[in-house]
Amino acid sequence: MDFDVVVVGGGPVGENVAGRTAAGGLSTVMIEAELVGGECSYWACMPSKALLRPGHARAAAARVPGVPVGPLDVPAVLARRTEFTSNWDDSGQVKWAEGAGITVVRGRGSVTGEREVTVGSDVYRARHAVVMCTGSVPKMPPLPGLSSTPVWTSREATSAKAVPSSLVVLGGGVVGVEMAQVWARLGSSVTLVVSGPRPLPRFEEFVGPLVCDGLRADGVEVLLNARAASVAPGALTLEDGRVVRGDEILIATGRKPATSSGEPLAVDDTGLVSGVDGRWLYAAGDVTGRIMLTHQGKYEARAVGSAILARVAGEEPVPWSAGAASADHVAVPQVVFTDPEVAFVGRTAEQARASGLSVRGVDLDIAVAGSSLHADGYSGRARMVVDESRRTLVGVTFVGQDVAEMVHAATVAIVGEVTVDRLWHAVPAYPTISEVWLRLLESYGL
Ligand SMILES: Cc1cc2nc3c(=O)[nH]c(=O)nc-3n(C[C@H](O)[C@H](O)[C@H](O)COP(=O)(O)OP(=O)(O)OC[C@H]3O[C@@H](n4cnc5c(N)ncnc54)[C@H](O)[C@@H]3O)c2cc1C
Ligand SMILES: NC(=O)c1ccc[n+]([C@@H]2O[C@H](COP(=O)([O-])OP(=O)(O)OC[C@H]3O[C@@H](n4cnc5c(N)ncnc54)[C@H](O)[C@@H]3O)[C@@H](O)[C@H]2O)c1
Repeated sequence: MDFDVVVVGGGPVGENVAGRTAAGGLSTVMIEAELVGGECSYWACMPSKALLRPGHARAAAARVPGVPVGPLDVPAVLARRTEFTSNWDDSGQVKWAEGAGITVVRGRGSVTGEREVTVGSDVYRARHAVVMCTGSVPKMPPLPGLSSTPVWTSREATSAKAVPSSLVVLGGGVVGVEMAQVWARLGSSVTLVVSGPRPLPRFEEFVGPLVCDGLRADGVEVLLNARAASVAPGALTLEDGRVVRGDEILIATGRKPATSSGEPLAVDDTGLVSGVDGRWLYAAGDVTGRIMLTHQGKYEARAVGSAILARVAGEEPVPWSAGAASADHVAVPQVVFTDPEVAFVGRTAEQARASGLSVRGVDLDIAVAGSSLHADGYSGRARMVVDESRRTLVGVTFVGQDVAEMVHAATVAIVGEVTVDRLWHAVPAYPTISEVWLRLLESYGL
């Protein structure tokens, strides 16, 4: 069967590539091995955030006097999560894809030749492009006992139908901290095992300790500098001999690209896979190993779709055009949906210095009228990282209750290369938490 474009993997990234090429008039087939909508819709972003939100709403209510607060209704919380996954049924997304003019094929696709993908005994040939959007899978550590121990991965942690009475979480990354808080707030006795001195090591150094405080306030036992030595059913043994017990053990030690080797498909900013002649093989999203986030993968998908359409029309995408994912290098936002939330975009002060920039970081507690009205005893922290030679922002971090929505202003400032002198004229509404922007600029010297 011949199509203009063959997309392998129907997660959020594959859907966005296919949507864009189909909308541009190219016949497009999307091949999906499991559920159209991918990890994000059924076992990652959507169920995890649905599980976190009720606990955050309850905690927010408890921080303002006069609002009656009761315990979480666990069956209702789990039911709302299940609703957000459409009970792990993808018919709604298939309907969307078909309505968008995409041909949906179920099965596992493999590239079997130039411009050729095989699914079972069917062969799909692409006139213009094959786009790999196969996502990622959990990266399991080389832990003695793991192959014979039934453990949770993020799939079980986001789809569980009951609260385990105790849970051990191995790994202090984003999955680890979010899932530790979910299950602790739903009543599980949770131990988070972090190999380093703080969780979330890729963020500014003050982020991990603040999230740790939030988890401990929810009763999570956080073990730092704790290295796992082996695992057995219900027990994780640490290198120092301590044994951490739990009804379930969640392994949250990262993800690797879903390729046969586990290695990423290296791409340029238009999504072309490096080292393949003929400019027909593209990739986007988690499988590229660039940035494992849905929004950035979808941005790469829009770039790939646009690049394919441009090349069909005989044009070559340039940086910062619709056909190039240029922001991947400088302005990737991420929110960790714990309480306190972490909202970050760009580069940390350390990353900026390592990339050769002369930067100054401005740090502040989030203590403005808006934050004090938002919650009694509001506590939060902000850092703005300024490129001293250009007087533009290169990174911003907020930690605190309900800071997630503040990150987009920072993203706009970084992508727009707005100088701090001009940013001074972006006046935050009173009394909002955004007033911390004014205080950051004042502390910088304006
Ligand atoms: C617990 C958890 C929470 C997360 N929360 C967030 C969040 O809040 N925000 C955020 O931005 N990111 C979050 N992420 C990351 C996010 O889920 C991924 O970045 C995103 O799903 C990547 O999209 P993708 O389309 O590249 O891959 P996937 O969503 O993994 O989709 C890939 C699809 O390809 C299919 N596939 C694989 N191989 C083949 C093949 N050979 N043939 C056919 N089909 C194939 C798979 O079945 C799958 O449906 C979270 C991740 C986890 C694990
Ligand atoms: N809110 C969000 O944006 C969100 C939420 C969840 C996941 N995600 C994304 O999904 C991807 C996967 O998340 P993740 O948390 O699994 O990966 P991660 O890479 O963010 O974190 C994994 C952590 O496990 C640690 N680790 C590795 N091996 C270990 C071992 N043997 N023992 C103990 N610790 C070990 C690492 O040091 C790291 O801190 C990430 O790219 C993440 O950004 C995003």
